[in-house]
Order: sequence, then structure tokens, then C-alpha cells
Amino acid sequence: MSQAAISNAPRAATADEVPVLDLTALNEGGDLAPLAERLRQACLTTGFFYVKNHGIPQDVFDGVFQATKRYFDLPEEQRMAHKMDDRFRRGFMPQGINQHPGYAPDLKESYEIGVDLPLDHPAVAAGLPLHGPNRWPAECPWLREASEAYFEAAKALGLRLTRVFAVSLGMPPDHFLQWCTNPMVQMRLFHYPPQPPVVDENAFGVAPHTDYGMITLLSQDPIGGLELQKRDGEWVSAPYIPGTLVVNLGDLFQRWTNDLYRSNLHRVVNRTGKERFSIPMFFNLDYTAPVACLPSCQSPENPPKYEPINAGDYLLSRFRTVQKYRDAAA
Ligand SMILES: O=C(O)CCC(=O)C(=O)O
Ligand SMILES: [Fe+2]
Repeated sequence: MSQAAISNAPRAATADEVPVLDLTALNEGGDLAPLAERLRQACLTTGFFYVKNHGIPQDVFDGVFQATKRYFDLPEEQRMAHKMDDRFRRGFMPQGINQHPGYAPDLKESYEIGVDLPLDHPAVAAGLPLHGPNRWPAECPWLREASEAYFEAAKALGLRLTRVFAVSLGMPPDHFLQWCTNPMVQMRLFHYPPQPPVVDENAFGVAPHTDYGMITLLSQDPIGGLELQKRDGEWVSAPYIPGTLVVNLGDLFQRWTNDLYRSNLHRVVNRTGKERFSIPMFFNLDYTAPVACLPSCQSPENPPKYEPINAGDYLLSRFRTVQKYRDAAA
């Protein structure tokens, strides 16, 4: 990729490329079919869309963004005392740890949060990977309060959205909800410091990647900076639209749909000279949820391309690649 390709912001995506879907029908128990059809079209094209009327109150967003800013204003030395543990991976992740092969480390730092399970929870006691307690620094009660409020609201949105995805694929609305007893949900509070003015062609806020899991719900601040690649190779930006979240599909959807739905390449470049904050939630089903080609996505002429796998094993295999890379880079 040439330096010129990333030093100028690409144009904003059009409403056909990254549409805004109104979730009123989902939240008010209306007919899901028209919404499911719009969602399907978005998943067939870029695999990215915005949602509005999503049911998360504005003060819950405001609260979690305020807490995120306040947290990253603390001296790094203090935040290092909350450094993420290796087993549960909750807490502060300094810059330089996240690195995509072939690229410089991502220019961001984060605070990692998941479903908060006590040590005596059967899944944790059994050692199920990625299940465990959150890490809440005692001196930052405001971080816990605001993060938990947003986590619960966004997780509930993820659960509701699975109904639209199911209908869009010809399945009963509660198809995916069969595997939501201990869903694997990861939320990350991101802080992107201003990037150096000369954009290194290898250095990104987040290097180009696809997400691993099922659905990503992203709340970004007005700075923008999220960019995605269209099928024809052109990069476009997905600017902040007040009152919306950005939703995109992870690689598990390619496996469920035999590559019909798109898990799209995207990246973050913070060209503004200002700090950027964003909060993605990686929404997944239970560890044991089966990921096999859905009946509506296969035929004798189009047999399944991927071996069935369970969601947790797939996530872990992808995660290990990053972890191995991280260890090598550390
Ligand atoms: O911060 C963002 O806007 C997106 C981050 C992202 O793509 C990711 O963490 O997977
Ligand atoms: Fe991503």
C-alpha cells in the first residue's frame, strides 16, 4: 500500500454502501421481514451498516465515553497497575501489544471488559477459555458503573439483533438465541492518541483486518476514522453519525453463510491530530454454539466450504494466532 493511499482520508461511504437501518420494528415487536431484507442487502455488499433507534439511551453512551476519557487521562503508571492478566484478559492493555502480522503495532491502548463471571462459576471453575471475572480498579468506581451500564445495554442489543440476522437467512427468529446461556461478549474501551503527522504506511490506529466473531457493535466518537474496503477494492470511510452504532460482521458469519455474507476488511486511521475514543463490542454466542453452513446457504451446486466448528474453538484458534504474534513481538 502506498503512503499516498493512506495519507488522505477516503470519501465517506454512500447510504447504499453502508446504509442506516432503523430498528424500531425490532424494538417494538413489529414485522421483522422488511428490516431483515435491508440487513441482508447490507450483509451481501459491504457487511457494514449503521443502526438507529437501537434502544440504547444517549446518557448510557455519554456515561461510558466520559468514563473512558477520564480513565485514559490517568497517568500511565497508574493504569499499568491494572494491566491485563493473561488468563482472563481483562484490564488495561498498553499500546504496542496489538499487532497484526505485516504491520506495525496498532497505535491505540485499551481497557478490556467481558461477561463478568465469578471464579466459582462452573464455566470458570472448569477452565473454559476466556470466561472469568472483570478487573475493576477500586479507585475508579465510575469506570465500573458506566462500563457495566453500557455493556448490559449493548449486549441486549446484540441479543435482539440476532433475531434479524436469523430471519434474514430464512431461519426462525430465535435460531441463534438457542446458544446464548453464557454468550462470549468482549467490550474494549479504545483510546487512539493523535497519530504522528507523517503517516507511516505501516502504522495504523488499527491495521486492516476482519473481525473474528459473529457481530461487532461499534460506538465511535465524532472524530471518525473508521475505514472499510468495498468489494471493488476502494477504501471508504464510515463517519460518525449521531445517534447510531456501526454494526459489522465477523468471520463466523462467512462460515454460517458459505461466504454469502461479508466479513469485511477495515482499519482505523486517526488523521485529525486529536485523541480518538471508540468502544467496540464483539458479540458472540456460547462457546459451544455450532458454526456450520446454514441450510439456506447451501445446495448441491454450492456445498459447504468450511468444516463445522464450535464458536469458542474458532475464536480461540484465531486468538492464539494474535497471541502468538503478540508474544513474539513483545
Ligand atoms: O475503533 C474502531 O473504530 C474500530 C476498531 C476495530 O476495528 C477492532 O477493534 O476490531
Ligand atoms: Fe475490527
